[in-house]
Amino acid sequence: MALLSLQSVSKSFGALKVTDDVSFDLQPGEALGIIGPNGAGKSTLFNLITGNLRPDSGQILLDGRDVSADSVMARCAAGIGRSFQIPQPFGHLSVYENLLVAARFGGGLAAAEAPGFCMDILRRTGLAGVADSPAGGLPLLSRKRLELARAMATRPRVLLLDEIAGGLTDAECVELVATIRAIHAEGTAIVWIEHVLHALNSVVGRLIVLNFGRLLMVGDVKTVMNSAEVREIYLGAEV
Ligand SMILES: Nc1ncnc2c1ncn2[C@@H]1O[C@H](COP(=O)(O)OP(=O)(O)OP(=O)(O)O)[C@@H](O)[C@H]1O
Repeated sequence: MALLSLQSVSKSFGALKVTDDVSFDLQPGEALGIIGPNGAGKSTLFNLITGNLRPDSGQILLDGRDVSADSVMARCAAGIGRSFQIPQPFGHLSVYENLLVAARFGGGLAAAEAPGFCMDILRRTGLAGVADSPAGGLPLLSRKRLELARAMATRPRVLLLDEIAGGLTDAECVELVATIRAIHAEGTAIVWIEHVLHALNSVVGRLIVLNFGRLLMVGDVKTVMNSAEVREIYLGAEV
């Protein structure tokens, strides 16, 4: 059975159909990439999966159970974790405190377990050195790492990453990819929206292409990247 399944999901904002009859399955432990031009509806798809938005029609299943009407909290508790394209930490709390909030309220960890669990995530995401720093003052790489760490602290089985590599230098990107690969290697399923294709394609096995809210293509990375239609619509002729 698929871990996550979208079945004919649609969403409009007024007259604008942003998600148009989208269906796909994510298998347990799979890493799936989502690409598409700006405004194609990628982040909206994440908001529909997490419950920040409700679909106008269609179903979202987790472990075969329809979660379309469940709250954000309930879906998080059921195993859907996400990072935001624009980092959204509690700026006045420390990095460590941000993780504690995620672990206690998102991950459901008991007060006695949460500190050790969060310390481990701080180490794994390279944030141990800034654990006591206010999250609001972090530089970009650390903010990206914190987005990832906060999502990890909710103990997801499906980790949704929204443009986590955007704006990083090549060296920073390599570090972040190594962390994401390690998370995936431990069995966490990943759906990753990303414009930095070399980073994305070094982790995922399959790609989904969205265009004007519609699912244009699904396939293995090589097939999608070699598709003339995808190159024309999204990548540009010379890529
Ligand atoms: N809450 C909203 N109300 C009205 N329109 C919205 C809302 N959220 C998104 N949109 C519009 O829906 C379309 C898709 O937005 P979305 O953020 O999902 O695209 P995206 O593929 O993630 O883009 P990008 O790659 O630039 O992040 C855009 O035209 C956007 O302006």
